Amino acid sequence: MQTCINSEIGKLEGVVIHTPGSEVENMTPENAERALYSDILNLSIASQEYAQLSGVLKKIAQVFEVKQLLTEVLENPEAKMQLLKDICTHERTPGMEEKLAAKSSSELTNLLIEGVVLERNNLTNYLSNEKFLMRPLHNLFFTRDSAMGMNENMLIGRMANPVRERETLIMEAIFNHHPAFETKTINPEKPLHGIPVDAKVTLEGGDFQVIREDVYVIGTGMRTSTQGIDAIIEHIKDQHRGVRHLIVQELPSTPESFIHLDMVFTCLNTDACMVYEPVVYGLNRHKTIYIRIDNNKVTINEQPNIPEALKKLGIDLKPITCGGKEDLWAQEREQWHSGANFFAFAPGKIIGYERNVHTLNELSKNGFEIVRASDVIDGKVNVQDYKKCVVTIAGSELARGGGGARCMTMPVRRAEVNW
Ligand SMILES: NC(=[NH2+])NCCC[C@H](N)C(=O)O
Repeated sequence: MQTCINSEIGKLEGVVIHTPGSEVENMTPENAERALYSDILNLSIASQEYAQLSGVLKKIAQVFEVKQLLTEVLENPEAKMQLLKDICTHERTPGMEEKLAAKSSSELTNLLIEGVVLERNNLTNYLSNEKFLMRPLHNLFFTRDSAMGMNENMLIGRMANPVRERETLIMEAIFNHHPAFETKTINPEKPLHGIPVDAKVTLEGGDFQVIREDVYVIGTGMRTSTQGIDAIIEHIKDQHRGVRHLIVQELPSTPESFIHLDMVFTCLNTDACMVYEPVVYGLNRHKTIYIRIDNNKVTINEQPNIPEALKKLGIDLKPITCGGKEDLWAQEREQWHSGANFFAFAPGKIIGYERNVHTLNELSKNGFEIVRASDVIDGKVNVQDYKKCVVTIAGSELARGGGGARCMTMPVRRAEVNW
């Protein structure tokens, strides 16, 4: 499959997901925060909820599981050794390379995802408070963040937190070596034309949206640094593809539910977007910046907000309010549980949490029919029969991990949109 992402809403053709496993339970309340969760999770409930998301996706597109992709990549001895070398260098676990190399592909996949337990074989390790030598990838099921489709390339993330670093190395190995994908990876961590990369470069997929082939909206804050966006500008200049537009939104650093742009702004249709109003329109709103890249020429100015900036580029999106218009508390409560985090699988067809009832009500007022995931999976309803719909999934446990439907999906191919 040639990867191709030229919008946030084009009909979904291919998507990469990860069904959560024991790695989501391998934490205690004390270290949940370090794992970037707002609470500890119960795997059996999270799995039932997740099955609703993956069940719906399997009805509509080709679904790739990270675990299977990685196991298959590890069958390639060169790719395996390179990946182990990269991981052990990044995680400073010399000596592990040989030990891990001796494992079978499927055993190794499990260790890389679920973690390698620290052996109590010397005094330091015996006295250590750590359970793991190589930590589990608690956040791997948020496949959105570690790599992102940018037109026909895959842009590799550069995570703000070391607990998520291994995810990007795995994604890079998959997109470079797995025969299922035809693509070119762009890694902002690697020097472009020999120019050393700023150590402050961070970039996560939750902050990155391709709105139209030539228009990107990017959040900057706790997860994506301005240096990360500057690195994207350099790569765009390098591609010499005519005029490209970037709209950058500064995000508040607290609470943690504002970590990514997609927690406050997502696209729903050719004429609608979901917004968490206090951040996108609020009075003490952070800055919205427009950057025009015309081959080598970069011009920058300030804009009132994302929808206004998009309008000037011919993309007119009506904002629909997360949590409904009336009650600020409902907005806050629903935003916290990923109420603005919708995943569009076609123009006007989206997936989100059923718990956020005020948000669903607002969508319904705007013509979106509410459809239950279980009915889609059982074949009682067909999403093709709707012009606009929101497919709802359960999300009591999943939301505690800190994300919603958009965070849990990494689209790799979408059909073009008829704007
Ligand atoms: N695209 C997103 N909003 N992803 C949410 C990721 C949540 C995850 N616990 C983290 O903090 O990294």
